[in-house]
Amino acid sequence: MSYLRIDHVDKVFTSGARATRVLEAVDLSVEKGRFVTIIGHSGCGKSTLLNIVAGLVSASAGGVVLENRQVDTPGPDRAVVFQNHSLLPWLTVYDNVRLAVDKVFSRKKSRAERHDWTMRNLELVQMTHAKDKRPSEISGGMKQRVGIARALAMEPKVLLLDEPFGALDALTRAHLQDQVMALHRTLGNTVMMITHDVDEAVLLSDRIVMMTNGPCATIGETLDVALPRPRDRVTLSTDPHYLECRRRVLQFLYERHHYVEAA
Ligand SMILES: Nc1ncnc2c1ncn2[C@@H]1O[C@H](COP(=O)(O)OP(=O)(O)OP(=O)(O)O)[C@@H](O)[C@H]1O
Repeated sequence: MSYLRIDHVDKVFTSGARATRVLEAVDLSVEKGRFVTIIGHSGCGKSTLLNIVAGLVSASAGGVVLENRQVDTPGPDRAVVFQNHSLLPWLTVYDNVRLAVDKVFSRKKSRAERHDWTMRNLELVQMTHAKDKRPSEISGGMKQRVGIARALAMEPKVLLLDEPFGALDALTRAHLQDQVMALHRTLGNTVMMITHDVDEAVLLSDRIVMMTNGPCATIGETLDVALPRPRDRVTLSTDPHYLECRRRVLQFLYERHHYVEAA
């Protein structure tokens, strides 16, 4: 039985008399605790799909079911981390996370428990040292870590990551990928992540979902990545299964569904 199910989702955007069908008949089942990445060329509809799961955009047809319940509005059971860190600039790192904790747990946890829980989540991403800083005083990688802490602090059933490392330099990106893998190992969250990066997809995923080009984009192929965890990027760089997964995704993206610039 699937934990998260995207059920025959269509999305049509209309602007005046013009309608564009961005997504068509997207079906996907994700089991609990799995790490799924969605990869596809720019503009194919990945963010639209993630936003439909988040409840931020409504599907034109079909729907999303999480633990047997249809979800069509945003909720703390689906926390989103965006590429451009969406921290509130006037609040400290601590208060950015605490705000989410207060929102979700105001009735369930005491003040002291909410404080402890905020600190616990900052510890998970190794950000307690900067808890009193404001977003403008920390690096891009640190902002993303706080964004991840804020999302995790809501104890979401599904963590939705929309290119969370897209704006970071390669080394920071690698470091954060390792941290996200470690968190996933410790917490066992169900994760749906968008990426453009083939290596990132293979390294992090249990399953890679490859989308065809739009308009009318859909899932062209899925690939299960059966590499044991924990995964080490250096060891994997010569692993035959890793290389085969990488080749399959590259082939899909660059031979079968190569990018066509929109007119
Ligand atoms: N609110 C909207 N109104 C009209 N068209 C939209 C809207 N949001 C997205 N689109 C269009 O839908 C298509 C898919 O956009 P989306 O952002 O989901 O793609 P993407 O695969 O996430 O792209 P990228 O990888 O570049 O972020 C694009 O053609 C985009 O212009």
